[in-house]
Amino acid sequence: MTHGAAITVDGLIHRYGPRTIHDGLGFQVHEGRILGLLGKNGVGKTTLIKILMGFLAPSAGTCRVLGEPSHALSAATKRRIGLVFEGHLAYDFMSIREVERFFSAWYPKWRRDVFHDLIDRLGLPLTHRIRHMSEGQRSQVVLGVVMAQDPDLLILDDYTMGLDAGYRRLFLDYLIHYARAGRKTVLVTSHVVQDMERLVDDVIFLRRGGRVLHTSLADFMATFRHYHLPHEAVPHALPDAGETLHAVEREADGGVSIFAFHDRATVDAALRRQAVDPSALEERAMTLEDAFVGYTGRY
Ligand SMILES: Nc1ncnc2c1ncn2[C@@H]1O[C@H](COP(=O)(O)OP(=O)(O)OP(=O)(O)O)[C@@H](O)[C@H]1O
Repeated sequence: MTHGAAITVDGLIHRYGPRTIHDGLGFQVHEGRILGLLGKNGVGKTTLIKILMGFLAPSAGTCRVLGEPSHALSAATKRRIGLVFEGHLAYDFMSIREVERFFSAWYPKWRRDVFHDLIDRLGLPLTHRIRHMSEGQRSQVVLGVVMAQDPDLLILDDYTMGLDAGYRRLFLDYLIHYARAGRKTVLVTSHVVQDMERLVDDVIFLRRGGRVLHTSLADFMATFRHYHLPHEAVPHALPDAGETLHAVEREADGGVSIFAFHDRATVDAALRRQAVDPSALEERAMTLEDAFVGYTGRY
C-alpha cells in the first residue's frame, strides 16, 4: 500500500546570520514511517523541528506537514501533532491532575488509560506539582501528555532528557507499539543512538554545512562498513579519505579504522592506489552507534 507524505521538505535553506545550517534540504516522511533525525550537537535538528512546527521561518524553501504549509498550520492540524520539544511543560505550577484536566479538554481523542499507565509509574500523588518534580519525572509527565493525545504525527525532540534507563526502555516499547498499531508517523531525534536502532525505519544524518544522507536503516546498515588496519600494518602517512574511503580514523591502539560504503575488494583497491598494503585489513561488525560515529566522525 502506498501512503501519502506526512512531512514534505523541499529546498530548505536556513541561515543564522552568516552561518548556513540547512542548505537545500529535501526529504519526505511517508505516513506510517518512523524517521530518526540524527546528527551531532548543533547540526540543526531542533532548528528543523521549529521550522516544521511554524515557530521559525526558513530563509528559503517549503515544508508541508499533514498536507498544510508549516507556516500556516490550522488549529485542527496542530491538534493532530504531538510535540515533545525540549522536554518541558509550560505550566509547571499545575499538579498532575490539573495537567490532565487542562490537556484532555483540548484533545478529543484523549487516552486517559495511556496517560495513567505512564503517570502511575511515577509513584506520586496526583496532587504533586510539576515544579516540585525532578527533570526525569517532568519528562515522564510530558511523554504521558503527548501519548494520551493519540496524535497522528508525533515529533519528539530529544525525549530522553533525564529519563532513567528503565523508563527510557518502557517509553521506547510504548513508541514502537504506538507506531505499529495505527498509521502513525514519527519524527524523532535522540542522542541515544542505540534506541534508534530498535525504533526507526529510516534515518537522516545531518552533517555540518547542510550535508545530509537520507536512507532506510536497513540499507545503511547493509552498505556502510567498518574496516580495521592493525597497528603494525599502518603506514607512516594515513590513507586519505575521499571518494571510496568515507572516513579514516586513528584508533587509541595505533590501528586505523576505515569506514566506507564499499566491499572489501573496492576498499583494497583504493588502499593500493595510495600505496597501502591492505592484506591485514579486517572487517568489523557495527552497531548503529558505531556506524553513526563512523559516518559523522568523532569530533
Ligand atoms: N536563534 C539562533 N541564532 C543563532 N544561532 C542559532 C540560533 N538557534 C540555534 N543556533 C545555532 O544553530 C545551530 C543549530 O542549532 P540546533 O539547536 O538546531 O542544533 P541541534 O542539532 O538540535 O543540536 P543538539 O543536538 O545540541 O540539540 C547551532 O550551532 C546553534 O548554536
